[in-house]
Amino acid sequence: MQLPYCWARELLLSTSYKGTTRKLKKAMHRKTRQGHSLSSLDGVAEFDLEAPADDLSSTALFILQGQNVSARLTKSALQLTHQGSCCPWRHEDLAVPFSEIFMAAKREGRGKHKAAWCSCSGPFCRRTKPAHCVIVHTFRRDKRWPCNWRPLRLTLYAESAELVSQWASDISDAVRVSSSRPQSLLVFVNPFGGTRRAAAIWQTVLPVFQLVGAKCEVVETKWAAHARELVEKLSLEELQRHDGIIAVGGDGLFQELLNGLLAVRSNQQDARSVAAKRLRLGHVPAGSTDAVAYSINGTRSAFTAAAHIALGDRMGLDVMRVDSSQAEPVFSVCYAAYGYMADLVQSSEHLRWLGSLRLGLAGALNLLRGKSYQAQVHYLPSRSSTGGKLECQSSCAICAAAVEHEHPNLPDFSRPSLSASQHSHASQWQHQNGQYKSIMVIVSPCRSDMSPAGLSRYSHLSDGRITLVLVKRCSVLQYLRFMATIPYTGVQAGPFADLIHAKAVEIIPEGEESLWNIDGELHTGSIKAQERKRHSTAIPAQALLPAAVPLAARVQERKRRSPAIPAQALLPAAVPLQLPRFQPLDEARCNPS
Ligand SMILES: Nc1ncnc2c1ncn2[C@@H]1O[C@H](COP(=O)(O)OP(=O)(O)OP(=O)(O)O)[C@@H](O)[C@H]1O
Repeated sequence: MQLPYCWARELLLSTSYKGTTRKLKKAMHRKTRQGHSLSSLDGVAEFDLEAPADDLSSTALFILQGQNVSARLTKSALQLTHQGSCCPWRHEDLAVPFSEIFMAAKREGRGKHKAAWCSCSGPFCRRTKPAHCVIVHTFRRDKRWPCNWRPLRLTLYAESAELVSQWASDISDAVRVSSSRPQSLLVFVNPFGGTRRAAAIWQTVLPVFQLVGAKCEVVETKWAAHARELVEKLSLEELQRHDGIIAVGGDGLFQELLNGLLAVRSNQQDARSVAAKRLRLGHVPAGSTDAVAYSINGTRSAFTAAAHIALGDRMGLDVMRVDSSQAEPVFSVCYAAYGYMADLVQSSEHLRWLGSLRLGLAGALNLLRGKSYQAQVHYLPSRSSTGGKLECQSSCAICAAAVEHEHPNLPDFSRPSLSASQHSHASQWQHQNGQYKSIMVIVSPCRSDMSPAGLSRYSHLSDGRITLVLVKRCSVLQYLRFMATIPYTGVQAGPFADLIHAKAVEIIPEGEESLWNIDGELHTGSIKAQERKRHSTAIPAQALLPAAVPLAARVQERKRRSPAIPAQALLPAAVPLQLPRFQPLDEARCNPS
């Protein structure tokens, strides 16, 4: 039976640490076939051994935080088990999956200097710190909020330099084999997003990418829409060279990158469209709301987002295409809102001098105005009944099932959304006409600090459905109650609020019109939106538009399954996305020392 070379190495290392190297070497020689022998402690690449298949790992003893631990490499994780301790309390054993390790490196001590070391804070409990160690860079999950990750460095001390060197190498090999990680990233930093800390935030997460050996090309945006322009102008060679594009900023920057990339992808005549399909998108939050990163990662932590990207996590996001008669199509992953939510943003622009108070004041003024708008609403209901009251979480079964049932005949993003009368399923469209205080077309949960449960609590990142929220004309008090519950429960159906799962929507304003607020940006015009499932990693999209003229909203949503770079994240597309395949990292990158 042929076994991975690490089996033999581990066995040898383990025994060498325990001082029985010679005996074990003899045993190993007996077990190797004729003509094969162990050349050195760290040299042999392959053995044919007669050993049981489940006996793939062996152990070595290290000192971790002053405590003896037995380390063991299994097929998928580094297991650390505490041995006898002088401490009255028990230390927790650890199993660190290889997919969660950024890098393992050795650090060899020089000379005979060994620092004294107090192992458990007791006055009489002191031991000498060994000179050599293996440093394992990984992360730990917050106990109260497991979505939130924090960097963790495990330092495993040992007396033997050979042991340390071998374990660093074995862990690095296992990490390299167990996951595919981005090697080259194009990073856009918006220095004006949020509290203008994007550049500083990027510096704090840069070490994460350095640990996994990803090369980062960083561009600071100079003006609004700069990022989109640059993405649209990327050459074929640049698109092929990078594995993903990262937004370090807010939702606006992410949406710019999404729209730029989809513009390239949707141009089938352009040779670059194929190269653009393999690119993934990621979002490191550094804006005011960061709903994209929050919805994908469950937290606004920049480290968590960067770690997801660096570790090669991937997920699919729905993208909505919004077409209007007066503007270019807009792709969005969050929401499009008409009526109250757009009026609020519009009137708050005049109150910018009030700072963060402006939204609250503008919201109150618009509430008291109590305006509602006449509109025709057409929608194609989603036939999928999955979901119910299940929130989208990691390894979401709803999203996984939706990806499996992908419909191949749905339109892609390269074609404009169809109106209700032109649609191939025209007979299935439903129609409503009335006075609406607010209309929202929501693609993803849209979680944020203001609404941790999500604007649409039971929307999913990748289920291929749009949630249409129709809030009919109601009293100020009723609307206030509706709005007040959103931070805790998200939008909820009620006597004057309908929640409809749809695949395509068309909204045509009549009479006096409001604007459309698409992902925080105001638009005017008519919109139509359609949904399309795709198989790729997560990238959501949405679109919308404002009005002033009859509005017809058309949202085209697609699911794709693409690798999560981002941690989030990634990217959407106008056509089926293909998963990018990352090459294994160079050994030199894993072992910079
Ligand atoms: N150098 C720049 N100067 C001015 N505006 C810029 C610059 N770079 C980008 N922008 C624009 O700033 C807008 C807002 O940026 P961003 O979304 O990053 O932050 P935010 O609006 O504070 O966060 P959020 O969208 O999460 O609320 C973007 O739409 C982008 O077009």
